Amino acid sequence: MIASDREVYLEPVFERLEERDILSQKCERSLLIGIQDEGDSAFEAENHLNELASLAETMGIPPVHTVMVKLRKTNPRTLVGKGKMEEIRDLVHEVQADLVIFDYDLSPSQQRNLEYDMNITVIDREEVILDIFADRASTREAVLQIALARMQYSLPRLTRAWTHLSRQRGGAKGTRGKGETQLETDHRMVLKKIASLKKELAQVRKNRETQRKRRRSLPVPTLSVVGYTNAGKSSLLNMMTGADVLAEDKLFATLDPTSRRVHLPGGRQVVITDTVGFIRKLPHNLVEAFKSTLEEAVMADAVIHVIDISNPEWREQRKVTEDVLDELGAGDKPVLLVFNKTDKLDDPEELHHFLNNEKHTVVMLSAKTGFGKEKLEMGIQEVLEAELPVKSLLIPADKWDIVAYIRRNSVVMVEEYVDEGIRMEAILSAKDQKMLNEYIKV
Ligand SMILES: Nc1nc2c(ncn2[C@@H]2O[C@H](COP(=O)(O)OP(=O)(O)OP(=O)(O)O)[C@@H](O)[C@H]2O)c(=O)[nH]1
Ligand SMILES: [Mg+2]
Repeated sequence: MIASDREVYLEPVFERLEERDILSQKCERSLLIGIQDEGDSAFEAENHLNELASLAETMGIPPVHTVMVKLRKTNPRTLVGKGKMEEIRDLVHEVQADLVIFDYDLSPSQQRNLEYDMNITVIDREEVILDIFADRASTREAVLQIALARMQYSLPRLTRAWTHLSRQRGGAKGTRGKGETQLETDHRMVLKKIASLKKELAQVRKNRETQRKRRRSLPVPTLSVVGYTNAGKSSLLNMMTGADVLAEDKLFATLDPTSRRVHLPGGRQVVITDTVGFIRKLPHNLVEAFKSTLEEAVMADAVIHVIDISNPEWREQRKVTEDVLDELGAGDKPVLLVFNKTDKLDDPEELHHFLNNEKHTVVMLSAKTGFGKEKLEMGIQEVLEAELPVKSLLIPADKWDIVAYIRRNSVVMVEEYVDEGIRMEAILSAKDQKMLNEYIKV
């Protein structure tokens, strides 16, 4: 089913826009162009370039060389100045690169001009991320979402594919007419596909919504694990459950939310959902596309925000995550902050002085070694306790309907017969707390 979904939804894009499918071009050696914008420090620019290198690795086209360009003035035609462009062109030959990747959102015409001037395929960060997502999508919804994002990305770039083609076929002149009609046909085809993908997505989402409602009706608190890509979200879930969620030193290892039931030592049960990682400047098309997947994070009772504290950019990464959560309307959920990968720090003690100003509960963790696991479980209890407290109820013996209602709609921790009736300890939703107020003892 999945394999055929991939064929149906992703392959046609590749087939028609063969030139745009980097993976099928069998590129093997990328040359990375870092861009230091006016506002960026050299340190930041360097870290961003490192991130692009991880993205290129993840895509399977490792960098053979990197160049940092200080951008004082953008050249509208090719982004970088002519001299710089020529320098890069020479470098391509020198290091025998077969792909150039810019750490910048290139406009379709800049991309086209750069390719033309340097005679090599040029892509930008957004296309790298789209390719990684396309390669990893496994559920029908993810496949559809990415197909849609790719189509939207490709639409203004169709000309590029065909200029390319005509050049390969021995110059633009002879094939121009053909290219143009083909371009129009393609344009129409892509627009039609976009419309039909949107329709199918709406249907898939409706089904998922129904499933989620069913899940929501289970009276178990839910938490979602969010954070920057590669922070260790899946590792955290694996550590807590012994489950086998794919955790890899690759970006966007997880694309589809996976939920697991977890038993906490205090007797509580929770459902924890692993989600897709965030990244700075996540392509807008993809944010849109993944909104519904990310809504898992919004629907949860609380959020576990995992931060890779060993990454020099962790503060920026944390902010990116918080901003996306805000955008999704989940900014005011109760949060448990997890500072992960503490095993990679020389001196974990030095972190403690940050914690004083922290408004959220913070847990130090190493999902790798298991350090901090108990603290994490306690932290989850604490957050839930504040959000969904265990209430003690006393129900008169003749109110069986109330007892039955509580059993059905909440997690019952204790149920015992006492002289006055039935004593229960249960986790109640805010609505039920109000409704059952007269029976609540504490
Ligand atoms: N040293 C160390 N490595 C860790 C720790 N937690 C996770 N990792 C490694 O970091 C990498 C990423 O871990 P994942 O759990 O896949 O990260 P993720 O946040 O789920 O990433 P995406 O799904 O790609 O967004 C893997 O290579 C893990 O083995 C940790 O506490 N210490
Ligand atoms: Mg993951």
